[in-house]
Amino acid sequence: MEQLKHECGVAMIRLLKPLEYYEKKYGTWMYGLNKLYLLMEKQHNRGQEGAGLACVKLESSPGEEYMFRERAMGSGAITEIFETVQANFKDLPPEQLHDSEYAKRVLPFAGEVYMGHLRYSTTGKSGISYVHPFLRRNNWRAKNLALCGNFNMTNVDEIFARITAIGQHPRKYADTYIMLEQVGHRLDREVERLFNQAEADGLTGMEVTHYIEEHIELANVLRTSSREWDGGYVICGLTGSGETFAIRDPWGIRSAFWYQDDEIAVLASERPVIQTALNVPAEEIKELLPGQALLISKEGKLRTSQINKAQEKRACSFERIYFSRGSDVDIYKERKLLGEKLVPNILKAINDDIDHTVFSFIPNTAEVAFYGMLQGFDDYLNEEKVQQIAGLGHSPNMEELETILSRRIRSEKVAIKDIKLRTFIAEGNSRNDLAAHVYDVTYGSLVPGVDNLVVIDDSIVRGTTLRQSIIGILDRLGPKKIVIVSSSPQVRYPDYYGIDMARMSEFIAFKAAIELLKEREMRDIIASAYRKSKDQVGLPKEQMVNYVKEIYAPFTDEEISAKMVELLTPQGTKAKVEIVYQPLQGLHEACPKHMGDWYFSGDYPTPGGVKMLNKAFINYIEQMYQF
Ligand SMILES: O=P(O)(O)OC[C@H]1O[C@H](OP(=O)(O)OP(=O)(O)O)[C@H](O)[C@@H]1O
Ligand SMILES: NC(=O)CC[C@H](N)C(=O)O
Repeated sequence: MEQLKHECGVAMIRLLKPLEYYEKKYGTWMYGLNKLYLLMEKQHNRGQEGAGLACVKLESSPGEEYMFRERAMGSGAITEIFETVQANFKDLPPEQLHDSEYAKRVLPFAGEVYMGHLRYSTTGKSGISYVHPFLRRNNWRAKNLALCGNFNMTNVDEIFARITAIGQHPRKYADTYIMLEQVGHRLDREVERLFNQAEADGLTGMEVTHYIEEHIELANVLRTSSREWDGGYVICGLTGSGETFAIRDPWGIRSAFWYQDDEIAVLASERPVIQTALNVPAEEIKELLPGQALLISKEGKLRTSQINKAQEKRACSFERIYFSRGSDVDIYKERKLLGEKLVPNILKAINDDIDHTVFSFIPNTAEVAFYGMLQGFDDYLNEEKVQQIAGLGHSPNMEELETILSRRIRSEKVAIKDIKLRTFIAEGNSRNDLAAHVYDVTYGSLVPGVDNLVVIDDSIVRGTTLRQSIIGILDRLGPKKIVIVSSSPQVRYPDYYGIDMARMSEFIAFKAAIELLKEREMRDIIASAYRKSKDQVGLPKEQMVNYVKEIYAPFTDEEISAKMVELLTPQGTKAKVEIVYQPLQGLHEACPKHMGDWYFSGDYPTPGGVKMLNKAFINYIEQMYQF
């Protein structure tokens, strides 16, 4: 089975004062390194497959190393890379350890510019050599490049073809590597442009180097490199001469935030991470805007530059539903609202029987939506109490009041997650196993045969969590009915901007729609969608249409949900099961600034997305579907 993975996290730091300043003020010149650790650890949710960091030391002398990198694999990678870096310092006597002059001259990773990355591979390959940052070395300091990114391009093949067409010969076919070579090539050209200028001006020797490093214009490099990128991205880089950049896609699909004061400039994928690591309020943190780059020069001058024209903003809503930490002030509110909006549909599913219903959630991400859902039910129940009192027709006596006011929303911790890791990332079979054993239940949390059980989750993608584990273990508690609530709408289409899923057959919603078409003798719809998809292969991607929508068109959301229940309920389950989904409208109302919803709606923000979907659907039909 194709593995389903997602996201990455980035963190950048530029110290704006000499190391000595931090030693004096904070008692350590390792201030930047320590902050990087915090920024990375707090974004652990974004990448548990590998982690890496790079550091540039400004003003080194020829013959001395100035660009450092460390990488490691696995969920313990952050600790491992920082331990390896610290191993360089652990045997130093205290006076040397606190000598910022010495550190700057001699010690590795004692620099002013830092970049960190947390990885889940998407289209990139697996293995240590594919953990970011990637490094491109050169004997000219300004041509050295360390690159990392939270990204997925839909047209890596085109970029590869383009760079080979101009005569380059990349050693590896992996997305980040191809990006490295492409940006690296443009950086080479920028340096060469300045070299020619310097020579024309009569400069010689190190004067040429200084001229290049003082005049390098990374906006040129990014403009010429990113022109053809079709995808969701925040790509970050450092050059050997200490230039720093981060560039965001024109649709604002992937996220990045930055902050600057007179000591430090910082960029990270998530806002609250900067808030906590630097103790600054949300209002002081800026969003990197769509199509924009943050550029920090060798001298530490920071500016933003509009590299590509901003397109209609389609920021990824999954970022709000699941990926990001729920501690962001806006994300917290949005997740709560997602939960609250589901109240009317849940009431229908439990026949308005609040008194015999226990409410809970599937840990961990869904917890915030659960609080919103509870709040919604509290409001609902209060309204009912008011109506009940009013309906008495007289002032209630104590007994009546007590009876009415004693009614409560019954929330319990029913499902427990035994390990902290996100199962979403684990590959194919190991994920099935993980999902089967990672959850447990609290026995005695409801009255068997009498109570309904409502559990909210943030998303149902393949349905593995429900099928392999949740429905079966919840059924052991003996509920009359299990209502699974999804705070996000039905996931119907693959994502090509960070959650990489190449095969349609992964989605439980897609499987359900195909089953329904078969059952109802509507196979001609599948054949026709296939034919139309096949016919448009070879058209420019801008002209392609999403014909997979035709697979879902004949059915209501409820019909697809009902079929999913059939597919996901293990044999022998005693309780009646129902799935309640967030309507697309509800998502838009809860997250109005994050209208990127292609995985639910099929409306891809870039032409490359439709092209990839077309290919995935054709592959599904040709490799899996039996007419
Ligand atoms: O339908 P599926 O394909 O099984 O995927 C959806 C599940 O995966 C995620 O859980 P995960 O364990 O990754 O993370 P969490 O603890 O943050 O909720 C998500 O919260 C859902 O529970
Ligand atoms: N999740 C990501 O952003 C991954 C980045 C890149 N596509 C890789 O696979 O390495």
